[in-house]
Amino acid sequence: MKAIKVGLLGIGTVGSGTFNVLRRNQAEIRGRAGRGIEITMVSRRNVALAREIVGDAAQVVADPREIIANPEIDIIVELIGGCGLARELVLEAIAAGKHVVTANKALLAVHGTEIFAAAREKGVMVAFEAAVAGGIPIIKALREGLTANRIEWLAGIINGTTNFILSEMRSKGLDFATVLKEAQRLGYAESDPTFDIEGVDAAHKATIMSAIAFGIPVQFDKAHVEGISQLQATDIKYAEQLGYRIKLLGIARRRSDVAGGGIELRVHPTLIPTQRLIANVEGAMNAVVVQADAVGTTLYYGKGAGAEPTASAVIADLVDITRLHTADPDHRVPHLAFQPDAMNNTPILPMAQVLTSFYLRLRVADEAGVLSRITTILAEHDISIDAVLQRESAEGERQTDLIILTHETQEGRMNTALAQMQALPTVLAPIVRLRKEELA
Ligand SMILES: NC(=O)C1=CN([C@@H]2O[C@H](COP(=O)(O)OP(=O)(O)OC[C@H]3O[C@@H](n4cnc5c(N)ncnc54)[C@H](O)[C@@H]3O)[C@@H](O)[C@H]2O)C=CC1
Ligand SMILES: N[C@@H](CC=O)C(=O)O
Ligand code: NA
Repeated sequence: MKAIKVGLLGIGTVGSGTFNVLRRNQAEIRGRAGRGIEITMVSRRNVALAREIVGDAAQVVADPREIIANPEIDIIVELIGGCGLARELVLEAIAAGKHVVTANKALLAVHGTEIFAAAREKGVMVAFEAAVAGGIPIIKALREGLTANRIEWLAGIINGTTNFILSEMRSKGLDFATVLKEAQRLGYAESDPTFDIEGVDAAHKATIMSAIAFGIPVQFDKAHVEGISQLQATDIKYAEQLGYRIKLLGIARRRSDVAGGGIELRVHPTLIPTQRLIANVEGAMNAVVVQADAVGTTLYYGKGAGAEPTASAVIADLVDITRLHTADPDHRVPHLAFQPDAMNNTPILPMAQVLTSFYLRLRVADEAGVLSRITTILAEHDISIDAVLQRESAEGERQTDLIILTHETQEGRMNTALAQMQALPTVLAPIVRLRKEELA
């Protein structure tokens, strides 16, 4: 059978990885897909650079629309990134009746509803395994492997760049800027690395997973997004002393205790008990824990960024499409796991309604009665304390750090208590508040 023909829009880190792996493993891939998969056209603004990668194995063009317009091309792989041009090209490819593979989580988290609807209308597939946790087949797992389950929650280290930064800072004492440069050199970071550092990339991925896990539309605009730029080395150190490690987590959780139900969707630095497997995921590695009713807890671990790990996911999608493209569209796995008429509108909850436990660090005057005034405020708001660590002040020092771990409470309640604690004259600096999850 004739090889299926693929056009690559954008050939940078992931594009060149895809080209190389597809060529290196072509015999095995053909054996699995039932026919060859060939990248026959590639587009990059800098044509000479693209030609350096593909040689004369594929036609290189500057304009990606030339590829979409070519009737010979069966599948478009979008690896340009961003939400502007990429959205236009993906919609044009769909309109031209082509299947699409994309690694672009920003695009799907923001414009997924529009793109999936257009694809359904045209009867084409949009596959996006590479968009979440790179090479880890988490989309496959959530959409197919766990299809029997009611998923309760998932939590993941889903940004390689920030996990790399946190790991290198903790284990080697390197500074933030140096490690970020290295992450960029290794091809982990987004073209705008603030997306990584400020938690936006992780929120894109958490948004996509929440939609698949709970059958809700992608709603990036409702996600709570907090990154690691404000995280201080002092808190990483205190967390360690208390038996916790700080990771940037993407969390999506079903809540049945609120009227009508709700979904928590949030990304923030999180204290995790050091003994959890996920607390020990280091470097650019990603991991996602999924809690589901029938199977219990499952953990997915692997490389979440980089050329070939991400290429592995792109090519898996190409094989899926090659196997399925002649099937009746109704027999394909729905984009978001649920059939369109079985999706629901369970609301994403505001942060004030989120249930979590907290780590608080207060810079306080080292004098009698300070601790009791703080614990009284927490008690008045029904917030129970799990542990307290008071650093001994050095000789002559008149202030000290007070670290408090709380049990689970509503974030809104903690906000009120924090405002009262902050107003105490004995609290000398802005209180540091981090969230803590047991993940058990
Ligand atoms: N780098 C990684 O580890 C991962 C990246 N991704 C996603 O994959 C996508 C691609 O990422 P990278 O390969 O890292 O980016 P990159 O910046 O290395 O590659 C993008 C390529 O697109 C080309 N391009 C930009 N505008 C173009 C245009 N108008 N016409 C033709 N070519 C154009 C650029 O020249 C570049 O070669 C992004 O959506 C990213 O979020 C997803 C998972 C992992
Ligand atoms: N910038 C991303 C790349 C993969 O999605 C990351 O660091 O994880
Ligand atoms: Na993946």
